[in-house]
Amino acid sequence: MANADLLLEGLSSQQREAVIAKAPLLIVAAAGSGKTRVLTHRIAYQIATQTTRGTQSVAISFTRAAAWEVSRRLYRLLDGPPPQCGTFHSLALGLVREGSAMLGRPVPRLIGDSNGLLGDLGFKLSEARRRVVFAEIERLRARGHDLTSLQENPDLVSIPNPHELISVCSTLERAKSRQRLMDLTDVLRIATELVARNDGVGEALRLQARWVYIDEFQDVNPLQLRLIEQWMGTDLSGLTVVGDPNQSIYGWNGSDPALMTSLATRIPTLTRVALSTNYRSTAALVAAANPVADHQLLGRVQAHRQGGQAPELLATDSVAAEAQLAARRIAELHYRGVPYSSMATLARTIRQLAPIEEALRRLDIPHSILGLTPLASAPEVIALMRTAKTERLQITEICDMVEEALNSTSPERAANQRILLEVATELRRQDPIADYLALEELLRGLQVRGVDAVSVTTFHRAKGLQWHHVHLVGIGDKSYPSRRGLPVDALAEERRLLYVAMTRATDSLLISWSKPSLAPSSLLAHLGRGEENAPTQSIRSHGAPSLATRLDRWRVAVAKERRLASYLILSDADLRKLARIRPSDKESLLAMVTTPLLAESPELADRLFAELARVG
Ligand SMILES: Nc1ncnc2c1ncn2[C@@H]1O[C@H](COP(=O)(O)OP(=O)(O)OP(=O)(O)O)[C@@H](O)[C@H]1O
Repeated sequence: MANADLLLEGLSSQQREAVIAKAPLLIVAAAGSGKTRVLTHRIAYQIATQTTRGTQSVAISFTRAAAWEVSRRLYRLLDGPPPQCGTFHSLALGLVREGSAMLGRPVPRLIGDSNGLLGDLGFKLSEARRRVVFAEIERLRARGHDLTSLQENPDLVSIPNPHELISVCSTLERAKSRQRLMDLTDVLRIATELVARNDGVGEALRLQARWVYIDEFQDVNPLQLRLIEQWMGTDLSGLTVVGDPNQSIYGWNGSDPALMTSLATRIPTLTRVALSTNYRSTAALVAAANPVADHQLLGRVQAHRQGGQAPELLATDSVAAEAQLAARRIAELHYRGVPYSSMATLARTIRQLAPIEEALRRLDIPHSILGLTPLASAPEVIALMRTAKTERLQITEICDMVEEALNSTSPERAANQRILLEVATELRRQDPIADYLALEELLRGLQVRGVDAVSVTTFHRAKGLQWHHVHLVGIGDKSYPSRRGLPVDALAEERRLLYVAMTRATDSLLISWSKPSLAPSSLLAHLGRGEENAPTQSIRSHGAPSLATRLDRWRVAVAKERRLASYLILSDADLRKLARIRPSDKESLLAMVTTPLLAESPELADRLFAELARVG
């Protein structure tokens, strides 16, 4: 058992107050204020002081990776098995399996979503309409509406032709029931019905959730909240929730930030504590992000760290030039000793990531796209995961399979398989009834461990993570938010998304855009227009190639020849210096450059000078 006083060490006074406060408790917390630290210390502190019991406590996170992190930290803090930790879906699936076993009922087969069924049901919908209808059905279900409530009140549907949607919904429900299938939303609904039962089954399940801790509460939807209320037996006195209203970014998934504001009305005895200090970012970055946030609930966020540089704003000529800028900036920082893994390039949409990836590949910069870890993309791991998927394996079977594979593999392939086994074994410990889907999700969400790679991902996927140097692309006046005339709610969500993205940086933040945008997004009007950072020649990508572009082509060609990263042939700093100063002889060139390989190789210096003379 952990020593309770030790669990309060290293916490700020605000954080300590949140750890020891009486439940039910709402912690309204700023970005970078140490939510995970507070939540895990609170759970451990309450168990250590015997205010709660671990066997009747449940911690809920939004992603498997976050749940994994909470469980890992609790294991350390408690020096023993932690309480149940999981996502809404993994915990609900556990309830469905347990409740069904107690009732002697078969568990319906789980499908990711019902979208795939639509095609077989004879609906002649265009692909675009089908997507819109399906997204709206899911939003309505997450808001707690079912087929009956839609039939009674078609006005709930917010897209044209509600009767078509109701008919699709009704056919889907019939198809799922006929084929004994459940999708992820059904899992939440069935779990809620089970825990609300007025019999021994309901009672046994409710015993598990006397104390419940929910992270990222701003993203909870009404369906999820209903499950928790019923699981706690409608006695919410043991509830702790932590969230940041400025980071609510899942409106499309039915989440409702108003649930956070209205919690005090639902629970009159609610205690409220604020964590308003950001420990992550420098003061300059906190000052830049503050005006993007809404301060109604939390007030202005304070910075714990002093000083720092304001975000750098850069205009570029094209999407390709912006991607080159991203790659060059990373190469330059790495050249100065910054590990790749402490840098990230973030964009609003997945589509915007492709040119970034291309530019990074050209400079041989190791990167991880969308959090797909090098582990998850290793062929030997892909092969094992494919078998797990085809055979729909449970976590115990996956562990056995990986162990078996390890016995008959080469040393090079063994390294990744060993990490896979480590991850799968930990998942089995945390969630013995997890399956291949859970492992797949976990592999996707894990921050790259022990591998030096730049993260390239979307704003949504960057939530909860941090890097020393962050570059946000596509933040121009004509590109962010992407559509004009968005409804007020959607615009507010885009603002919060930008806030999430900006607050991922600990030390430096670069924000760029490309034509037709000529200035940064209007959401950043407080940061100035960025003319002082007008693009250098090397990041202009149209018109006659500049000297910098030609030198870049030269170094890429030489790098290919020598199978080296191009910045090792000629660093960005040297490239810009040469393009600006254009040395007239080889001696001046050598006196000017600092790229080690160039300084040490007369042959390379000769070739570079010849190239300069040819194009200059
Ligand atoms: N009391 C503290 N003293 C020093 N550093 C702290 C303290 N609390 C948290 N930190 C550090 O601040 C950083 C942000 O913490 P954390 O990631 O838990 O924040 P968060 O509230 O979850 O942020 P977000 O919601 O923006 O993802 C981490 O590097 C963490 O180690």
